Amino acid sequence: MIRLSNVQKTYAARRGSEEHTALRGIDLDIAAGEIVGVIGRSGAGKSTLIRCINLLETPTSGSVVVDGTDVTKLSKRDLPLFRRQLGMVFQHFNLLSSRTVYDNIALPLELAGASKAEIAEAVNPLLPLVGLEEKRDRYPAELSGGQKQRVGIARALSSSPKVLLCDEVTSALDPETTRQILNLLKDINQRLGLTMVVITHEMAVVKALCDRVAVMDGGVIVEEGQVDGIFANPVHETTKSLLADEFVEFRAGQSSDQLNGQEG
Ligand SMILES: Nc1ncnc2c1ncn2[C@@H]1O[C@H](COP(=O)(O)OP(=O)(O)OP(=O)(O)O)[C@@H](O)[C@H]1O
Repeated sequence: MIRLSNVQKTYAARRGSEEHTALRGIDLDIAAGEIVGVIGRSGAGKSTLIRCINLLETPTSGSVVVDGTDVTKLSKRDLPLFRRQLGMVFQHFNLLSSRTVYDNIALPLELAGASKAEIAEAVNPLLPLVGLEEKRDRYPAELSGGQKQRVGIARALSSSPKVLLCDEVTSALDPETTRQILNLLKDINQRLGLTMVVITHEMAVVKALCDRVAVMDGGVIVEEGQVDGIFANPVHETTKSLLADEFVEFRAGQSSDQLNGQEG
């Protein structure tokens, strides 16, 4: 479904900053229906990678093929239609505060010129899918973080994309809400057969959601494979250290559980 071949991205020098190469020859194949995690520390190039898939950034060289089309060769005129095949979910939800849940979900369709009837046909089934039927006419300020992210997911699904790009979608959520949102994404993947690219800095997210993972460091993929295999036998130092973070968090969670147990 998605094939990145030798993708390089160099940001041009600006006043006060030198040119910076954020991606250094990325090769990555993502099959239809697969959930692939891209994990790395801050500055590894994860966001740049996702922005080269939806062409918010143009790769300096290399090719990005989505569903058989080399998207780096698309004309400006064809870009909006291409982008509609890719749903994007963000860390900070990016909802419009003056619009209800329904109208936020409808926004991409409205912008694409869909009629009211077409919008209703697309948005109404999404409300139960993300568990927001009761909140249809509420505004973002009246929602919890998890509910806001459900709106973000439904909005990304409204134009029936083939691919969902998720950028740190649980980083602003507490652990229980994170679990619920990851379960929702897994459920959507299974029901709709959507291909998903999941950017994260947390191995726990990869473990809960992804089939395969690519570990990035310094603009390259340093290790890649099935999630179970990578967890059982990490080879690269970056992978080992990201897994070690998870272990520390797990231990911290355990000791706070123990503390809670003592208090109870
Ligand atoms: N528009 C830009 N102009 C210049 N350099 C940039 C630009 N965007 C990103 N970079 C640089 O490219 C590198 C990769 O950035 P990117 O945002 O892709 O990393 P990331 O892994 O997503 O990090 P984070 O988790 O902090 O978002 C960083 O060194 C960053 O400073």
